[in-house]
Amino acid sequence: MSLGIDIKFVNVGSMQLVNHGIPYEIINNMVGVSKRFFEMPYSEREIMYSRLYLSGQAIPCSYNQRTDGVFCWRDFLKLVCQPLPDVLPHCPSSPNDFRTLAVSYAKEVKFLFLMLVDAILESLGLMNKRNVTQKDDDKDEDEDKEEEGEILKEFEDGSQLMILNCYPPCPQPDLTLGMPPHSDYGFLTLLLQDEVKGLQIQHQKNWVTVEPIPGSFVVNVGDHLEIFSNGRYKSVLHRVLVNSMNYRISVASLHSLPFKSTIQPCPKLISQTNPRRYMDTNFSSFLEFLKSGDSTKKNFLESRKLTS
Ligand SMILES: O=C(O)CCC(=O)C(=O)O
Ligand SMILES: [Fe+2]
Repeated sequence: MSLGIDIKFVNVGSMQLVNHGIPYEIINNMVGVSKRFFEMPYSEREIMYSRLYLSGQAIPCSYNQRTDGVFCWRDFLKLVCQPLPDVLPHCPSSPNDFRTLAVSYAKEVKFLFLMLVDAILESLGLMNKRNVTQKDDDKDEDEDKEEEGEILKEFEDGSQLMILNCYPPCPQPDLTLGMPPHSDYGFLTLLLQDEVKGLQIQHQKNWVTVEPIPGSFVVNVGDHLEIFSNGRYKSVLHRVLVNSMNYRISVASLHSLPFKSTIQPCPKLISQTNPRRYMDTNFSSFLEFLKSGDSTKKNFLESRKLTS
């Protein structure tokens, strides 16, 4: 399928999108307002963090501070973006343009995500692209169409979590990390990074730096897509390095099915020759796993793998 988007492959599981159609201004504004948010004194931000917490919008951190060997050199803000009208009142109100800019960014990114889902479903043979003007009286095809519509609708109503990350300059960058190696909990992550390097992706056991391309999105396959595709897509292990000179800002938008959904290998991708490779999972099994304190690397995904 041609999306009219240019894709530069970083490795299997990760790519960079350019010419994606999201206006540069919206992207630039999102990076800018994130920077201004983290520049505010902690005492001011703390009030907004606790407001998010009290509204139930706070999502537990993926890394367990009690058991992590190395603390991350990172400040962050997590925002649940679905459904937007419900979560909007809890979104930070300062800087005073934060809500407007974050909301228009979140909507654009969601739309781009849905375009990518469409292409991914097609690549998996789950979207039957037909000539819609052709008279179609085949009952099976009608059922297929209905099923496809249902999958897409589920993604439209799906979860979106935005994580604003700020990595301050670190006097001894070799002693820490901005984020330890992990794969993302979700279907796809659309990541915006400013011009400062830091993101690395594991490829054939080597860490490869993802060179920032202004206005582009790094698209990372998450654990849910690996499960849904029964292993045809592989989630990508990535980490963040810090440096002694520059602040770095990134905005990760994590997308998946609704929080209450069960994630499972798509039944149409399972056969005798390609048996089911992952067990069902849902948000509460993920939270249980986080409590166990072993949440880095691809360990959550490993825990969902069927051995025989
Ligand atoms: O800051 C980055 O480049 C990556 C952030 C990330 O991996 C995440 O938020 O899950
Ligand atoms: Fe990540």
